[in-house]
Amino acid sequence: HPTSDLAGRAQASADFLKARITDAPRIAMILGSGLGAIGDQLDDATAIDYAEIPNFPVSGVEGHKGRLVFGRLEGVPVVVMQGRSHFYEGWSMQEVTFPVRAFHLLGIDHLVVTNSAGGINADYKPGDLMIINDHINFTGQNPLHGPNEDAFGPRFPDMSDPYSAELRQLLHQVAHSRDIAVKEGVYAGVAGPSYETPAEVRMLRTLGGDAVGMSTVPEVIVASHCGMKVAGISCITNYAAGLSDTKLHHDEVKETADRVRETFTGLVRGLVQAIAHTL
Ligand SMILES: Nc1nc2ncn(CCNC(CO)CO)c2c(=O)[nH]1
Repeated sequence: HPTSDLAGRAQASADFLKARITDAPRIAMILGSGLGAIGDQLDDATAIDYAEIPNFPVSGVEGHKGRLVFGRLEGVPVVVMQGRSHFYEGWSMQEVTFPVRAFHLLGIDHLVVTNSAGGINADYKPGDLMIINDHINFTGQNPLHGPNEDAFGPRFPDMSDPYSAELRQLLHQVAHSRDIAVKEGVYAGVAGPSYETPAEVRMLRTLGGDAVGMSTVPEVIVASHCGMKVAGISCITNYAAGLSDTKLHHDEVKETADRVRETFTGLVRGLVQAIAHTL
């Protein structure tokens, strides 16, 4: 049974949610800026604002709704986070990743993380979808900092396959069957909220980054810690600094996410169906 304060708070959130749902999902999805539409497409949906859930942080970023939606996607029970809190808003890494802990205590063992990201790889263009095969934690932080939460995982968790090779293969199969062009690459996570400078983009590219964003890394570290299988998809919403002569603006992020919403939704729907066949 959870012993630490964090584990106790996560248990309180999970108990609150268990009392509100019937179909306990095994798949959770975190939807990034402008990508939350799937949460409005669930059947038999139960929506719960983050503000109602004990201990849940509430995002204040445009393009993020701030609610959990339980329901069925392609007939599969899922829970969708419409909006996420971000480190750059001032939340601690422990607060940003708190929902993942609560999901673990709900019995969720598959996590689909999506985000909007800047393209670093010169072959990428706005509108591309990138299957994440690894990440670089350039936030300077670690959500597992501090005493280990033994109820969730080991002190020194393995990170050799943080974006499940099995789920990546499923994603490629789904993309192929639905004729969706996808890239596969490394997501570089930065702290934000300022976008990167051209020099930082060149550094991240030299380090092997293909896309850059201000989320995902913390959630995936915590998901790996508690043994979840993770799939990550980045929607490339703009060129990173220095790769085009336009200045970066959050409006462009949301506009591009809107433009690819249908394709993105099709990929995620197919992935959920494919995961369900493995359960
Ligand atoms: N160059 C660049 N392009 C991007 N497009 C989306 N994001 C992810 C960050 N999204 C923020 C602000 O748009 C909102 O969470 C980024 C980023 O971090 N860098």
